[in-house]
Amino acid sequence: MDLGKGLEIMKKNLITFGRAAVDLNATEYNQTMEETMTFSKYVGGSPANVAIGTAKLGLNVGMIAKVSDDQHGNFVLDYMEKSGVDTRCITRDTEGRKIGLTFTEIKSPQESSILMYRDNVADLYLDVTDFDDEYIQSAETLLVSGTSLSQSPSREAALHAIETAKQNNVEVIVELDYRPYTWKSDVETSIYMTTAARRADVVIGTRDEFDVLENRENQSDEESVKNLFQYDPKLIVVKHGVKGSKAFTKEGEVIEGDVYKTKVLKTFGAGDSFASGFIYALKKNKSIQEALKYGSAAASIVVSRHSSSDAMPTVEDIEILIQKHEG
Ligand SMILES: Nc1ncnc2c1ncn2[C@@H]1O[C@H](COP(=O)(O)OP(=O)(O)O)[C@@H](O)[C@H]1O
Ligand SMILES: O=C(O)C[C@@H](O)[C@H](O)C(=O)COP(=O)(O)O
Repeated sequence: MDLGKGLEIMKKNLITFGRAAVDLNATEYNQTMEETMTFSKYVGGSPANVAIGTAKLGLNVGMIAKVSDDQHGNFVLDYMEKSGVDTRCITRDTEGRKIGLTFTEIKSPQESSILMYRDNVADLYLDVTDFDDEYIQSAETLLVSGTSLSQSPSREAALHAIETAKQNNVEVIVELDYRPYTWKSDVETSIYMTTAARRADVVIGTRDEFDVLENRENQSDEESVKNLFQYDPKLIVVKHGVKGSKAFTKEGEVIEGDVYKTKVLKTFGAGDSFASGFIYALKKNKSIQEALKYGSAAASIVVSRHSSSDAMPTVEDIEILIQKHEG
């Protein structure tokens, strides 16, 4: 990709890599998808949500993605630009492929689910030629979403982005972000998730996602991290939903993250907001314990609101919540 002569590449705190898409969130609660007639539109896609979340917290953020060349692509680009995300490496699909759509149903505060429409989506056609290695070299941290590994050519582009980052001392975060749609088999998923996670400096995922990575059920956190710590990761975060989270360091530290209870509207969006708060705090040189608090507070705020992107909190929102609990 030609970034343009004379176009200054600013140092980014974070570049996220993967899908930018559209969420259609039910505006009728305690109903099934079949019964739901109205939805609100938001930008979605886990790495897009993290880009928006961290930009809202004040980090200098860019994204590498591919969107449809239509009104939905315009909507996503426009919203991300307004959120302060650098979109110069978000390209348009020239073959008429569409953006991913995620419909969500909100059945109860404990039970929400998502229904993804992702056949032949533009984001999985992100290609190595769509971005410049220099863009990655200019960042402190690259966050790659596991879903971008699910199909070629996005798979090769993601692996190339990781290797480019590694060769240039750019920190790599792999967010496992497992979405069964588009993966063909458990073995395939495990192979590519493992390949990426072994090269990462930081791995973030839910307990279930680590089981998917290992293609084994009922692994303990300790077993999962022991396997990955034989490779590049220095920090691994295992998320346990309402039970909180655990961070493990290569040196053997285990730090537990609590949950800030709230009036939950829906459960999705927790992971992306958690990642945003956690990454922001690490970038501000806070301790891992503090970073878990920032992640947890951000997630608590987002699960009490309607979207996963527009609902992302400010630093002030997060710090007020933490202080309220500590006070
Ligand atoms: N119902 C909830 N109330 C408050 N915080 C929550 C809730 N669910 C999750 N969280 C916070 O968000 C983090 C990530 O949530 P989790 O559900 O594990 O991730 P994901 O959304 O990726 O599946 C948890 O570790 C916790 O701190
Ligand atoms: O990632 C997607 O494509 C869908 C998201 O935008 C959606 O809001 C969601 O599922 C959030 O995921 P979570 O933060 O892992 O709960």
